[in-house]
Amino acid sequence: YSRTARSVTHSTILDRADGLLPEYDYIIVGGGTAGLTVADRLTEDGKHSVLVLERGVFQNSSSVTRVAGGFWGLVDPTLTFNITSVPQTGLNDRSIAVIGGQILGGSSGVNGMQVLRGQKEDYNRWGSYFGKKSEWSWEGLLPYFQKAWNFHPPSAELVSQFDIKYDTRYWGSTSNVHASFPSFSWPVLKMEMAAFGDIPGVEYPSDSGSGETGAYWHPASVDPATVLRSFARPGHWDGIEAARSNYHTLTGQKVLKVSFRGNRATEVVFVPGDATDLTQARSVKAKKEIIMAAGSIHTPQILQASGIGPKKLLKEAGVPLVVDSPGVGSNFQDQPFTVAPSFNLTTFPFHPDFYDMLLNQTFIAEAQAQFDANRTGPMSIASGNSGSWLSLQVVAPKSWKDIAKRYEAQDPAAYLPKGTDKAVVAGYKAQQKALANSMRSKNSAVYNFFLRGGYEEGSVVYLHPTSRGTVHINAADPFFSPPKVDYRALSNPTDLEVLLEFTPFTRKYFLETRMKTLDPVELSPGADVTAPEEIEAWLRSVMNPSCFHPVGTAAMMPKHLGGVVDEDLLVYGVKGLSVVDASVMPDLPGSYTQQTVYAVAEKAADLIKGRA
Ligand SMILES: Cc1cc2nc3c(=O)[nH]c(=O)nc-3n(C[C@H](O)[C@H](O)[C@H](O)COP(=O)(O)OP(=O)(O)OC[C@H]3O[C@@H](n4cnc5c(N)ncnc54)[C@H](O)[C@@H]3O)c2cc1C
Repeated sequence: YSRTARSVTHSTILDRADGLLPEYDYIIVGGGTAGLTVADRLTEDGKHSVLVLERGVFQNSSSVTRVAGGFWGLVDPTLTFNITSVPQTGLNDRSIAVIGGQILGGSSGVNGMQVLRGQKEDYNRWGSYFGKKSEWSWEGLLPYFQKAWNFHPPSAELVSQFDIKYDTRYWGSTSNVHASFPSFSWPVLKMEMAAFGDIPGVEYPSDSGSGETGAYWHPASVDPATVLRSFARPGHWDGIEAARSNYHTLTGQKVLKVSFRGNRATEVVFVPGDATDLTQARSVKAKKEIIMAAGSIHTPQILQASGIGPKKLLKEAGVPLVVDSPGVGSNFQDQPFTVAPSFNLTTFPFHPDFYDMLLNQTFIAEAQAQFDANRTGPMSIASGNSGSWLSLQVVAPKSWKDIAKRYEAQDPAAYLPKGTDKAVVAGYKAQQKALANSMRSKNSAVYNFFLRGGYEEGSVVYLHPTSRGTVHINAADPFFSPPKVDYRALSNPTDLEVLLEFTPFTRKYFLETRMKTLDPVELSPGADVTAPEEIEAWLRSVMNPSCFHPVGTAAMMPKHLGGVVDEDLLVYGVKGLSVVDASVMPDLPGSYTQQTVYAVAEKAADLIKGRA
């Protein structure tokens, strides 16, 4: 694993801020998934100097690199930030842990490694907010998906054992960020995958990256040469940054704000990560552009603290206004999780299974020995590689039309926070129309059941929530307090209408397909919970509004629709400032987010180079 080891000893991470140049062509705020991708691309021709400022530090412990199970990064608190959300009125006043990666590599270093892209319609919808000519579309992004990922097909053995379909035309083979399959998978998955096909309307697309709905196998962000996590740091930084004199990194530094000369962004102000006041504040200048890549929770915080945000909020916080940009921190979305019943398969002839890996010490020791010997076996599985991504038509065959109609007829302001700016309301109105169309489309997924391969299953994710939350600076302390994160979960009643369909549909999967031969018994909420009010009460008590996929807080939409950045990802109203991370997605893709973040970052790098 020389690539990683080499970088630990030879890098140009500056030890102290004293080593900084007085000025760089580009400063990237946040060395995460998007930030390191863009930094790599901007430094490759050697013509421009780039500084990455990252809040976290270089971490390469086994919690980061280990593949097995896919959750080691999430449970190691030294690798993440953990903010407590505003109590959620829709969820019995529960507060939610808002978690994201805080290391060099960002969330790509702690995520579940599931590699999925959305449906064609998702990316076409983004462009539709600008008009027919927009290059933000499925066709426009496909080359960047290909550039972003190096795809390694599953082994012939795995393909024949599980009937895996794949098509390399949707992928590339040059990136240093890898998408690969484990060498082994849990036997029950064959039946679980086939059972989706027993449901009317469920198809099996030719590849997980074909931009279609259905049931499919997908890769994980794992480097097949090492069977270690593949993420933005090994992919776009290890050994690369050290070899380029035009590429500097400063870790353990928290960016507080961007400063302006007139309306041009010129400087970034930062402090050591553990600072609690401004006494150690320093600044560094950017000649060409400052690129925000601090993620969907912190990019809006930094923009607002810099004077770019809703006028009223900034006034309250005593932040001098640079641009009244009401969309900064609004339009906040994530994908709710724990939204459908889970089942125990009481007749279970399949061995081994996912639970052996969690509970059976003999099995774990054997799997570890196999992995140590040749990097194969159960420990090459991350969070999972299969599941279904299904349309509302499939999930709610009787009510999808009415749900879409009622949603479309809503007053767009009705369920947004009181006093929401007109432009943001207009933007939501545009999304509402587009999302109502998605609800009617067979080619847009709303329901995702990801399989783990065990005798208990029920991991369901709601892909396109209609509720919108906010991320706002703490007016009493914009710089040093974490932002106030409010999911406003279930604030739009359409979400509840859609989610109420998830319970009967998930029951149908277990009780009316071939799965019924395994004598499934419902664990939660329980077979006796059938009345809509009971299911609703259960949802409010267990649902997590976050599956760690926050987007939308610096949306790429036209300015009159409350957008924060334009199609070139430049911040409206100022010069020399752009955003390239998950916060630019105007709405969620029908999938998890990492694959799309890398593709957006690859496109962003071309846009930035194009205007250099
Ligand atoms: C636990 C978890 C599991 C996930 N699982 C999956 C999955 O299985 N599949 C999938 O597709 N997606 C998954 N995701 C989502 C995916 O990883 C993210 O959408 C994506 O990585 C976000 O990229 P980003 O560049 O927007 O932000 P990040 O990668 O989070 O980068 C932001 C960076 O900015 C830094 N930063 C923040 N504030 C400051 C500041 N003030 N100054 C300097 N630096 C700062 C952060 O430390 C971080 O390194 C998961 C995410 C998490 C957290």
